[in-house]
Amino acid sequence: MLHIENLRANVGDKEIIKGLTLDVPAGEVHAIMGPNGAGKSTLSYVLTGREGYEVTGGSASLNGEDLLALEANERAAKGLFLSFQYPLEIPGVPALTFIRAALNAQRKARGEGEISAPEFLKLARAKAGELKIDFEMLKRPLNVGFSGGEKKRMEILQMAMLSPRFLILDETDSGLDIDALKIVAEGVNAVRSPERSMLVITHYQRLLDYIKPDRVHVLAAGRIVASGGPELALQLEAEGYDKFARAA
Ligand SMILES: Nc1ncnc2c1ncn2[C@@H]1O[C@H](COP(=O)(O)OP(=O)(O)OP(=O)(O)O)[C@@H](O)[C@H]1O
Repeated sequence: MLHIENLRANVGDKEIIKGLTLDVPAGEVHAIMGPNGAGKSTLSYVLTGREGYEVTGGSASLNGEDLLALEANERAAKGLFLSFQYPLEIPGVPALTFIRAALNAQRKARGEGEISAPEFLKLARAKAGELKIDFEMLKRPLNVGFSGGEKKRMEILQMAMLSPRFLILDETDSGLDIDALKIVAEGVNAVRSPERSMLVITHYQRLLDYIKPDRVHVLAAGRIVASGGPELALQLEAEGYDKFARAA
């Protein structure tokens, strides 16, 4: 599904991704762990096409299609979704309006018709209920005045509504209390399927107790320096990144 080969990318003049290779087959959940500043968020921005992130070498494809040749909105329409580490506030735009616009833009790009208002509201109510989000909150401007945990839950609501094929969760667990963590993990697990893959960026093994990964990778100094099964996350928790950072 996702194939990244020897990827290199700069932010400004600084090279942050330094020859990164990673494969995430269809249906699998891979976790990425690594020290602060290693390039984890940068990787997610490069894959999703954020402005200011310049690819200088290598390749990245989703289902055989060159991701790097597409605009950010085209990548989203192909089913790529990023749950932000720091969700943006959008004053003046109610969350419901934002999600409906995003959903319709994706449907249009795929040649599908717009979702009707009643159908959209029914879907939004159902998904908000599953994620224990008060429906009234969706009438407020997106993320404005939301608590850290509410913002993260709102990201997962958007994910559930957009039904992407490849999900990147960038530290979705940060800021969540233990109950919210379980609810969010259930929301993520509910969309696991053989056709859908995920990259879960996290600092904490605890999240991986709830969202069980098929593989765990260590990203240090812009490259994947170690890969293993879920036991690697336990080892990192016990030993830290020193060994891996030195190897990088
Ligand atoms: N706009 C920018 N200008 C300059 N440097 C940047 C910019 N964005 C990111 N960086 C640098 O790139 C490096 C990688 O940052 P990134 O956010 O990808 O790390 P991370 O692995 O996600 O870290 P964390 O675990 O702390 O979230 C850092 O040294 C950071 O300061």
